[in-house]
Amino acid sequence: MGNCCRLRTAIGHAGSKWCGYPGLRAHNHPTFPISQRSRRTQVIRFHRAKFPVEGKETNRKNTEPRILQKSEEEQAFIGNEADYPQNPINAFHLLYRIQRDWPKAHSNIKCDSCELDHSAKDFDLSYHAVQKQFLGLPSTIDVQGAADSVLRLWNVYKFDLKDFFDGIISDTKTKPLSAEEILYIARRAETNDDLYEAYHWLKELYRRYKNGEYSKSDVTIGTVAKALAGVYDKNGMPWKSLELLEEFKSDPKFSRHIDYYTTRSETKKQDSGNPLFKRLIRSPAGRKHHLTYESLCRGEIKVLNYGVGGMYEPHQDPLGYRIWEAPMPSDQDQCKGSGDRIATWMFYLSDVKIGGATVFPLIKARVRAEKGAAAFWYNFKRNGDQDYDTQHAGCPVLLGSKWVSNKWIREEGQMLRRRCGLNMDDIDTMYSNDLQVQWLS
Ligand SMILES: O=C(O)CCC(=O)C(=O)O
Ligand SMILES: [Fe+2]
Repeated sequence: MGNCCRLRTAIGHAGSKWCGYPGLRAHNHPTFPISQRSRRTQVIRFHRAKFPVEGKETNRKNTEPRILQKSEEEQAFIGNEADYPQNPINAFHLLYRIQRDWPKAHSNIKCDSCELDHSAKDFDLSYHAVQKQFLGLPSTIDVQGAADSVLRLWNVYKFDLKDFFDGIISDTKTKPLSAEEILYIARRAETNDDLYEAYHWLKELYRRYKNGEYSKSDVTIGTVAKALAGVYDKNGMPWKSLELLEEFKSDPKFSRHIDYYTTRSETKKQDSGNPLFKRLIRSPAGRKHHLTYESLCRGEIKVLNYGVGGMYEPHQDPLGYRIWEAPMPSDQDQCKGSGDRIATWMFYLSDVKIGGATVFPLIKARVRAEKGAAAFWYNFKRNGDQDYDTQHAGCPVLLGSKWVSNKWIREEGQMLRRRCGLNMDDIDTMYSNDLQVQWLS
């Protein structure tokens, strides 16, 4: 590592003062900002090997347009090849793209029965040359190294973050960082416990999303909001995390999926004398209150369709991994690390002629499947233990078709919303619309 990087480690944020920006230009920087192994790869003309964008249709029939498009865009910024990877943003683009997209593009052009056209051959040759000369393509470690370097440079030289995102360093301009790349780098900062950096990067990224930028990105605003909220939490600012969540949630663009829930009409309570009523009540009021319970993790929503005979065996919704445990590979990507399913929303999207109710055998209750209705319950007691009484099942559909949607609310970010109870076994009521609950004796 060059002097600046050592300085930064030793003196933290004062690094910019010692190394001096903008006097020191990016292309004069004494350190090539990626790991040794990747540094060697810069001499190979990775960036020149075009993906096969022209030629016989058969050669690229499976090639993802997104990959091709990226490559073409990038060509426009390459300019002088030798200088290209000396810009830290380019070095990052290059490694990120090669490590993630090349293997995918390569497997796409390979097809036993088809002939490779000129550009496909060029790409194939480069691919093999790189593999041979450097014993494989750059690895994730290289991409992480490039991300760390970008962060380090940004931190030491205090570039304007907006410019940096736009590919501007001093008086050089290159291809802007994509939302996906920014998120990757910010997450890297978080992993390295550089929460200051992670916070600034995510905050600016989120601001841009709200301005309508990156609308074509594969990364959703929800993913960015969640990442930012996570960093607030880690920085000891859970209230900021909740504030962000509120703001995000109140925007109608992002809460579409719960809209249909409010269409159901309300009727007055019945059966309040029933002791089991304490456990599962028909309360439209519950709706409003618990909608505010939306999780930071917006990914885990599921839609199910049951045909005749379709059913769901008795089960508990929790997955068995808690917020303090390492994420499980089986967890869905967007919700990874968000903890267990603290609560469940069940939305009924269709009427079922006969059958298809959701039953709760341990509390002896049944919720009828009726379009526009919903049920809500907590899967954990207030003391944090699983509430096994929430066991439930989807009855077989006898006549008709049943559509339901589940929205599971995860543990993350709920600490101020669901507090401990005063008694060891405190539980919460379950809610459903008035008409649908039936009591079983
Ligand atoms: O379809 C139902 O009624 C129950 C579905 C369910 O419990 C689930 O998807 O977890
Ligand atoms: Fe379930």
